[in-house]
Amino acid sequence: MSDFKIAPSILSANFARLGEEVDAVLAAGADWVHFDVMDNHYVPNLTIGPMVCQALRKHGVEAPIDVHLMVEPVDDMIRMFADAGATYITFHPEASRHVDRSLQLIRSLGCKAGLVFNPATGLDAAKYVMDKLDMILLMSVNPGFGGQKFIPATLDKLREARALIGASGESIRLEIDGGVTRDNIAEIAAAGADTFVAGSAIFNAGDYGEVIAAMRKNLG
Ligand SMILES: O=C(CO)[C@H](O)[C@H](O)COP(=O)(O)O
Repeated sequence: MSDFKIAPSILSANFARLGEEVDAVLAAGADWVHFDVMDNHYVPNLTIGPMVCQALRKHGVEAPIDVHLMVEPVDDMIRMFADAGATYITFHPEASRHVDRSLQLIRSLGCKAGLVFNPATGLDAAKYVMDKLDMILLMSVNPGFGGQKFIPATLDKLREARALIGASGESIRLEIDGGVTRDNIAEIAAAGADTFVAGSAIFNAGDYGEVIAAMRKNLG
């Protein structure tokens, strides 16, 4: 049985009303909150940090918070986000000098660990740490901005990642991030994804519930 998760990226939310936006999207049927952390160093944009994650927890958000670190280096941010209430913490392998150690750090702090792969980056860094992964996140756009178009070559990469997960025997979620819409979500799921980040497709719509319901319907 499929266990699909929809994780709206708050990068596209109205930051002036972030607590209300997160409440609204969860009430509209979202499963997780996807939290994009950008440092203007690893990526050419600057967003939000652990204080905002902690503020969402204090606001009463109980849903999983899926923290995607687009920062370099990663270990200090891992500690801060674990303290701030993150559920998943994912990072890009090229942003950590010791990937295995950073993954262990995440789990030792009680969070679930994941690696993120940019569109042009191969999956090699995952191969020998499959037992330390709870999630593999494939970027289907170049990281840094919302509202970009899905890169079609990611479909083959999803199939490759799904085969890698299957061969490992581990229970690892396969998440996709970038350009996900109600129109392409079924094709993305057919290629192997089970967790879907969508920012602009949800937050730019007037009715969050209608978009999320359409995504679920198209997932079948
Ligand atoms: O990580 C990201 C960008 O680095 C965003 O999560 C992603 O691009 C989602 O936005 P959209 O659904 O609008 O493409």
